[in-house]
Amino acid sequence: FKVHEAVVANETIEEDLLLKSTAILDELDKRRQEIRTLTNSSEVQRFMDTSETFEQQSFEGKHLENGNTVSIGSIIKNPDHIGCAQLVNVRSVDVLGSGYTKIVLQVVLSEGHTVALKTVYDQGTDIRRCLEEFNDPLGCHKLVAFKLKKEIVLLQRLQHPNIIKLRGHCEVSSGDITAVLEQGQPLQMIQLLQSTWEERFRVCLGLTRLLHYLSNSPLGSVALLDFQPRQFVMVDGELKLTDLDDAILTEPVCQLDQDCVLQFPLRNFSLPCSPQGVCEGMNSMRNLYNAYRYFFTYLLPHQTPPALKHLVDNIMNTTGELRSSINDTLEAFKDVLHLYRSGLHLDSYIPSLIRDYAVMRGVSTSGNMDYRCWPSYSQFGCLLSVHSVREAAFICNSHPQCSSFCLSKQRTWTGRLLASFQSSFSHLVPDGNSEVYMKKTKAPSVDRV
Ligand SMILES: Nc1ncnc2c1ncn2[C@@H]1O[C@H](COP(=O)(O)OP(=O)(O)OP(=O)(O)O)[C@@H](O)[C@H]1O
Repeated sequence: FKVHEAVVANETIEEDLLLKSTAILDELDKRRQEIRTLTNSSEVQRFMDTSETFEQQSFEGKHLENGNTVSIGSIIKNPDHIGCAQLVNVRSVDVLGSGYTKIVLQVVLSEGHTVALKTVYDQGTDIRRCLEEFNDPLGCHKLVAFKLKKEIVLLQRLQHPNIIKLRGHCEVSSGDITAVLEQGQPLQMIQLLQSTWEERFRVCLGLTRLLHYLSNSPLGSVALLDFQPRQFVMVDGELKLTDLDDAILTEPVCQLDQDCVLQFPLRNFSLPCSPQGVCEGMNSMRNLYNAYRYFFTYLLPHQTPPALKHLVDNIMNTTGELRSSINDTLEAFKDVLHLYRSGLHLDSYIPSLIRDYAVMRGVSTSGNMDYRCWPSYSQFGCLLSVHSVREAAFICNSHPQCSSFCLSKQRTWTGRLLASFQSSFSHLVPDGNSEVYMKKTKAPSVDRV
């Protein structure tokens, strides 16, 4: 308890949620206590059921809205919720990652699904520091488990395509708690830097959509105090937030404008103090500038399609100076996406380019002499996304090695076609989903005497 009080005092955790979460956890403890003291087995079962449902609903956040009053009879259990029972016979496959507070394991559930289990990291820095200070193993474990509980409550309430999905949780009487999450891949910035502009744009767009949601979430305006790439994972090319224990849910209070200064290592920004005494919009501004300095700067400008460059430059300038709100930034991103998808930015490509190529439909190439280009969707050849045959022809013309390209029906996330470019191939094979475009060779000139 001493440990709990000391650290909570130091945490910038949103007070209201914390109090309500604590009340829920106290209630759960009370119920467990009641279960332990009961002897009649049917009574025990009844309490077990109501306790489980209570837990279920508390993590759906219903108690938070109803001021902790529960009408247990009216609660419907989520059938997809993964609880302690489903975690009995799991096979741990790998450690996916760990941080100061938590460790994440990849496990296979008995029915074969793979999920990520997030739990307290006993060898982590948080526990180590707490033990050094208080030498109270149980108290320290409880304290760190509390952070994970906060994260679970937030994951229940904040649902968005760019927030990791909470599949369930399991809490045992010792206070140990495990979150069951959809599995992602830890974000590898180096790998992302090597990916195509389209993939990098997707990450920045996803992040902007997430920040737009957080600025006006069901819990208010949420700021991510610890905003770094390692707080995110990738799921099928989409960026998802996984670490929420450092989120705050209220804007800072103020008396003067000077109280509303956003401080970053290289820059400060001032906001006005509202008549209500809050630094309005500060959470959203903090998130946006962090998105700019940790993500946009590295991922967005590099290799932007030339016709979109002015729009992307504008996003970089306005976010880097915090001159536009998250709403305007999202609109700017949507404009870029629209142009990129529609191919309108390619109007300058000459239609006659295609006439340089002979088309063969219903075939693909085999025995290719591939060449590598950068950034390619495949590391073994030159696989790029194109809006149309015209763009593919333009690209092939600009690569000295290119003599043909093959278009399949495969599309990228924006709906663009995947085209593979070759310097030569040995033969054509039937393929209903593909067409091959070969550069027409110029007729050799005949010398006349
Ligand atoms: N669902 C997931 N799928 C795959 N990996 C994950 C998942 N969730 C988290 N991870 C990985 O586990 C690491 C630790 O998780 P998390 O960030 O929640 O712990 P933490 O102790 O709060 O970290 P930090 O000290 O950075 O705040 C993450 O950096 C991430 O790489």
